[in-house]
Amino acid sequence: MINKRKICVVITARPSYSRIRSALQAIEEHSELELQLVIAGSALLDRYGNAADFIRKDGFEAAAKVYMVLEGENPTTMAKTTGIGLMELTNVFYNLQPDAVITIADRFETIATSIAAAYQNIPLVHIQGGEVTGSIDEKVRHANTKLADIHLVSNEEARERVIRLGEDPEMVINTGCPSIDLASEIEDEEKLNFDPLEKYGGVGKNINWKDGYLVVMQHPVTSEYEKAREHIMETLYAVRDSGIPAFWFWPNVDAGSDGTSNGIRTFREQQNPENIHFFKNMDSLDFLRLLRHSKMIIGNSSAGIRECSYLGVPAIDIGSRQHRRLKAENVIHSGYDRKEILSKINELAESGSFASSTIYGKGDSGKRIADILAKIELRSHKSIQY
Ligand SMILES: CC(=O)N[C@H]1[C@@H](OP(=O)(O)OP(=O)(O)OC[C@H]2O[C@@H](n3ccc(=O)[nH]c3=O)[C@H](O)[C@@H]2O)O[C@H](CO)[C@@H](O)[C@@H]1O
Repeated sequence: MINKRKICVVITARPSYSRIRSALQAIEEHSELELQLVIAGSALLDRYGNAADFIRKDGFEAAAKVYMVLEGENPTTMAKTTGIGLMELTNVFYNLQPDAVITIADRFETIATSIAAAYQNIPLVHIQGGEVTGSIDEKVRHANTKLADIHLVSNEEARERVIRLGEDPEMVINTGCPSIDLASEIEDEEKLNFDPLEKYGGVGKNINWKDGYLVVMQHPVTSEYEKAREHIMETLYAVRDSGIPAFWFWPNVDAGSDGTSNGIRTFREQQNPENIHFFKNMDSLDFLRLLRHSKMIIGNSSAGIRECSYLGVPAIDIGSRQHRRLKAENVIHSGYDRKEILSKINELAESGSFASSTIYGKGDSGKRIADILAKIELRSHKSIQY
């Protein structure tokens, strides 16, 4: 009997699940690997769409769950949440004794996973390092890189940047982003095969989406969090004034999220917009299906830049959150001002879809990640090197 490598994957939020889902599948199916799944942070909370439910429905079982989100949605509670995560995840890793831990991308709390693994000399694998953006995610991403031993990045530019940060080139591999695997699964579907209103409920008017619709997802920017309410109001007015039916998604748990949610709720109650319907969360494949058949995505979600580049869906990227991220030609930028956003919506509404780009992967990342995890030398390299 072979000794399977125990790979512990920590999922702390909804977007991290869609960015690793195909790799989880491949790890589970791999004869030399054993998956230890840890679900933590906002992924366990109903207010943020309870990603844990979708994870369970997909057939993955959690080896541990960690409640760690402190109420407040401000910079202080982000730091404290990370602290709680560090205490808890340290114990989880101590008890599970994994051969390697995977930390995903850059959300603020992912640094807890990295510290808990690195201090205990457990080899740390970082997915999606080397990219550049705005928000606190930018700092956390590079800090995760420096704590990690193996870097599975999602594009060439990122691979070169991680090497420039001083990492061992042999341990930096461009696998592409697993979220593109999901996009490639649904790219050939000719029309939306579910009714979003029937399947997911949500709140707001019953919009007539069948002749074309927008998707909106705008998160607060942690470095501008006091302006979150003001920013979201501008987008709300622009989308309403466009008159195009829109599906609007709730923001994430970052500092400023209270302001964003408050803005959305106030606008909904006072303006009762005819053309907007609001959702908390969808299964990751359904979300991509919705994007694939939309006129465009608006906001600052990285989905506009990653999955939509592959799907060729036009994207209006608002503000500084995705600043400097590698982009394909489907993305145009806009400031926060409602008039500018509205004019960009009108411009893109006429553009139709773009050619598919593979800058973030070709749809085979999950399997490649599992194969690498089964073969690569696992040791806490840095502790040996220095
Ligand atoms: C500044 C920035 O970009 N920060 C990070 C943040 O992205 P970011 O905060 O932009 O991610 P979002 O919360 O917008 O979520 C995007 C992801 O969630 C999925 N989705 C969305 C709505 C839904 O109902 N169901 C669903 O599955 C999408 O397919 C997509 O893959 O977290 C990601 C995952 O750790 C990282 O890759 C990004 O680098």
